[in-house]
Amino acid sequence: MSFNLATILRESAAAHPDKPLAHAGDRAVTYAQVDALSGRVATALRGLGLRPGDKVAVHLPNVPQFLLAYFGALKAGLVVVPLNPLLTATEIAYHLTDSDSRALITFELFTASAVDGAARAGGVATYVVSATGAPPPAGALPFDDLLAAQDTGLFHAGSAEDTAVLLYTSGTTGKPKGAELSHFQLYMNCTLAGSIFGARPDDVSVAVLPLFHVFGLSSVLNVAVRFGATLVLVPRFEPAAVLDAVEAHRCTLFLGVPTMFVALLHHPAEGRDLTSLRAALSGGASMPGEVIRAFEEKFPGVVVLEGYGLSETASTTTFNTSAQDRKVLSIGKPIWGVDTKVVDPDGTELPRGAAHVGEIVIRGHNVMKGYYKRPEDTAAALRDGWFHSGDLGYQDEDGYFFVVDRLKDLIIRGGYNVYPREVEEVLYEHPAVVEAAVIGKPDSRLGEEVIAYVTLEPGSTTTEQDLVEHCKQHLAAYKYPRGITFVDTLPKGPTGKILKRDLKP
Ligand SMILES: Nc1ncnc2c1ncn2[C@@H]1O[C@H](COP(=O)(O)OP(=O)(O)OP(=O)(O)O)[C@@H](O)[C@H]1O
Repeated sequence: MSFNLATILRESAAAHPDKPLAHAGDRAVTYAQVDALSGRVATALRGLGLRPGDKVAVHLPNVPQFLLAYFGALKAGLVVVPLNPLLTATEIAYHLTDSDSRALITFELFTASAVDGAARAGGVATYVVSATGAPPPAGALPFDDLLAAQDTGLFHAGSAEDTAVLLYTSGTTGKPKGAELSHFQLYMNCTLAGSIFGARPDDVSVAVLPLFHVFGLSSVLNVAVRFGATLVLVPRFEPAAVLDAVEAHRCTLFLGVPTMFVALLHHPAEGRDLTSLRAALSGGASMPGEVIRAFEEKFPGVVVLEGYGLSETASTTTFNTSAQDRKVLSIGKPIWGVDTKVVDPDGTELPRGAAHVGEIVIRGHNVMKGYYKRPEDTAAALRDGWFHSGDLGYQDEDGYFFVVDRLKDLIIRGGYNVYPREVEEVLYEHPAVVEAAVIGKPDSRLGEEVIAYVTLEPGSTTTEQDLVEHCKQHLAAYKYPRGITFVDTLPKGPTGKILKRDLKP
């Protein structure tokens, strides 16, 4: 079957040409404009000598040019390599070289590291999106050069199985690897994810999750374009910026990671009209039950639904489909066409029930083709057709899946397994706790000891002993934290997920 993911843009642009696809500050771009301008980018990229299958790195924050670069490259049959804006020059050089990228589209604020990284990678045509109108430095060209080409209607429909996007894992374990996702996989995922939560053309979605990451790219951008909805681009997460966006554009959907929900929960919202919001979708990390309860209380009319997925699974894998069907603390059930099961280290499926914790493995149309140029890593991750997620979980008697923790975050204290998430849940239930992260600290006697890092409500007088006592009341003796450090903030990655590796003592 021949197909191109950019079909989602073409069809929505035909149906709603004059509708805003994206608001950015006080500017808006319509579907017709994004369609036409991305057509120019497609022509210009081909004009550089790039051919279908060649790679183009897109190193941009959530700005309209991201959409032009993304759909332009797709229309030309090129593979998009989204890059984290925070990468250093060395990391950019690594990603460009590893992915064989031949062009790089970057942003004025990151130009120094991007141009340096591209020079080290060698032979990478570099284009800079200007925020201030300043000309790009030597060795780079203005992004506007790509917009100077004609829109010739270029629309390369190769095989639906061709790679559309090469998504780099953040490299918590080993070097970052590029997960190859096809046009078909990304199309299926946005179609199914959007259908499940009832995405509509009149939806207005807050796009604050970074678009270079699978959650932002697939579940925010692709879903919105697939369903002809509107995005409000927010380049950097600040609770006030999100609430401003909701008020100004009557947003109906918010997608975020749990730390964003926590920040919104603790930000004053009195006097604001946020009644347009109908659903808030959480993913990327475990959502504490207490946060869901408090969020829905603070924002009446909003239902919080949690889903689960990875870069390697084109985003959505399981989902809680509605307020009626959801189970708080669960990641829901697999989406249509996706199988999920829990296995022991030998790969044997475990029975249902909370006592049977094992690794969550996934099979279906959403699972990546493999890691680019890494057959050994691909073989290790994809065994007998099942993708090994590295997440520990179980399936309950009703078929709902639960993530208990990441395999690599599991704490083994004196031979007993302690799942940090369980301890964090208890900490979140304490009224003074804003955020909590539990990790294992090397211990000569027990192997590992359980410790926690916590941020408290401003002005709170809660002591370490208070929190330890609270945990003791709700957790078995081997689980409660033996040390709690109060910090002002917890380290977070570009998506807002707490980075436990940066807390390791
Ligand atoms: N609803 C959820 N509950 C718990 N964990 C989740 C949920 N959704 C996603 N995750 C976690 O996020 C991971 C996938 O995220 P992503 O693909 O961004 O990689 P990452 O773990 O952040 O970085 P790395 O590249 O180092 O693996 C999952 O493996 C899981 O641990």
